[in-house]
Amino acid sequence: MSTAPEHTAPGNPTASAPRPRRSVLYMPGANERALEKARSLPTDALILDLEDSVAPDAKAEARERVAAAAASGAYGRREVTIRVNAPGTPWHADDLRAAADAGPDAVVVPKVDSPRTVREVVAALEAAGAPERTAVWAMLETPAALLDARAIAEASPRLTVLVMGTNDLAKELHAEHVLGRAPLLASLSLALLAARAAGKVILDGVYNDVHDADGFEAETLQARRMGFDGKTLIHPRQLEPCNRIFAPDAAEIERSERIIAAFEEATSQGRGVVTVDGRMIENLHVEEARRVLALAEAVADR
Ligand SMILES: CC(C)(COP(=O)(O)OP(=O)(O)OC[C@H]1O[C@@H](n2cnc3c(N)ncnc32)[C@H](O)[C@@H]1OP(=O)(O)O)[C@@H](O)C(=O)NCCC(=O)NCCSC(=O)C[C@H](O)C(=O)O
Ligand SMILES: [Mg+2]
Repeated sequence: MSTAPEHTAPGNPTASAPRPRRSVLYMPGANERALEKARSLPTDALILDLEDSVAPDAKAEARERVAAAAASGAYGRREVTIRVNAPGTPWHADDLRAAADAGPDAVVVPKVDSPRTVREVVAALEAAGAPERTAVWAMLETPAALLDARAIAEASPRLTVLVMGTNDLAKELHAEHVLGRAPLLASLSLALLAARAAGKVILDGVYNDVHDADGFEAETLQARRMGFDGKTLIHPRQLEPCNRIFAPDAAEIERSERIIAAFEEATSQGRGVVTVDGRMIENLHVEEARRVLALAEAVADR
C-alpha cells in the first residue's frame, strides 16, 4: 500500500494531482434498482451502504448484493466503496470479510471514534486478504472522533479519506440542523484541520432534504469554501450542482493560468513577488493555482 498522501501536505507542493471526489453518492445496499441505476449516474464515487439504510432483517441479503455489485466491474471509472456496519455491531465482522473478498476501492467505516478502531479494521481487512488497492475511509460522526480527529487521520496509511457524518453528529451533540450549520462549524473545522495536517481527503456530510435545491446549493458552496474536497449525497438530483460547485469554473482556471504565467515571468527577472488584478502573488499562490489546474484537468478527464 502506498504511503504517499493523496493531497498536498504542508511543505509538499509536488504531491500528485488529486482524484476528483466532488460527488460521492450513498445508496441503500438492499435497493437493487439504485445499484443498477448508479452504473449510469455522473457521480465520482459510490458508497454501497450496509449500515443505516438497511434494516436488520435485510442485512445478510444486502451484504451479498453489495459484494457482488462491488466485484462486478460495472461502475466504470466511478470509485466504488462499501460502507460496513459499525464496529461492535453483530454484522461488522461479516461485512469486513465480504468487503475483503469483493475488493472495492475502499471500505467506509462508520462511527470510528479512535485511532485504535482504524488499526483494528485495517488488521481485520488484511487478515481477510483484502487487496492492497482497498483503502479505508473513516467516518467522523461522534464527539470522541472529532476530539481525536488528527490521530484518527494519521492512524494508518491505508486510511485515505475522512467522511463527515453530520446526522449522527448532530444527534450526539443534541444540535439542530439549521441554515448555515452554526452548531456544527467547530466540528467541521476540526475535521478539516485534521485532514489537511495528515494530507488526507475530506468529504462533507449529506443534505437530507432531497427537494430543497436552494438549501443544497448553499450548503455545498459553504463546504467548498471551507475547503472540503467533495460532498456525500443521497439522491441523484444532488449530483449536478455538487459536481459543478466542487469543480474549478472557467474564471478560476483562467485566473490560475495568469497567476502562473505572471509569476514565471517575474522570477525570470529575479523577482519573487508580483501583482495580478492588483493582488499580491507569491509562490504559495502559484502552488494553489497549480492545485486548481490539476483538479480541473482531472475533472475534465472524467
Ligand atoms: C432519500 C430516498 C429514500 C428518496 O427515495 P425516493 O423518493 O424513492 O426517490 P425518487 O423516487 O425521487 O428516485 C428517483 C430515481 O432515482 C433513484 N434513486 C434514488 N435515490 C438513489 C440513490 N441514492 N442512488 C441511486 N439511485 C437513486 C430511484 O431508484 C429512482 O430511479 P427510477 O426508478 O429510474 O426513477 C432515496 O434517494 C435514498 O434511499 N437515498 C439514499 C439513502 C441512504 O443511502 N442513506 C444512508 C446514507 S446517509 C447517512 O447515513 C449519513 C451519515 O451516516 C450521517 O450520520 O450523516
Ligand atoms: Mg451516520
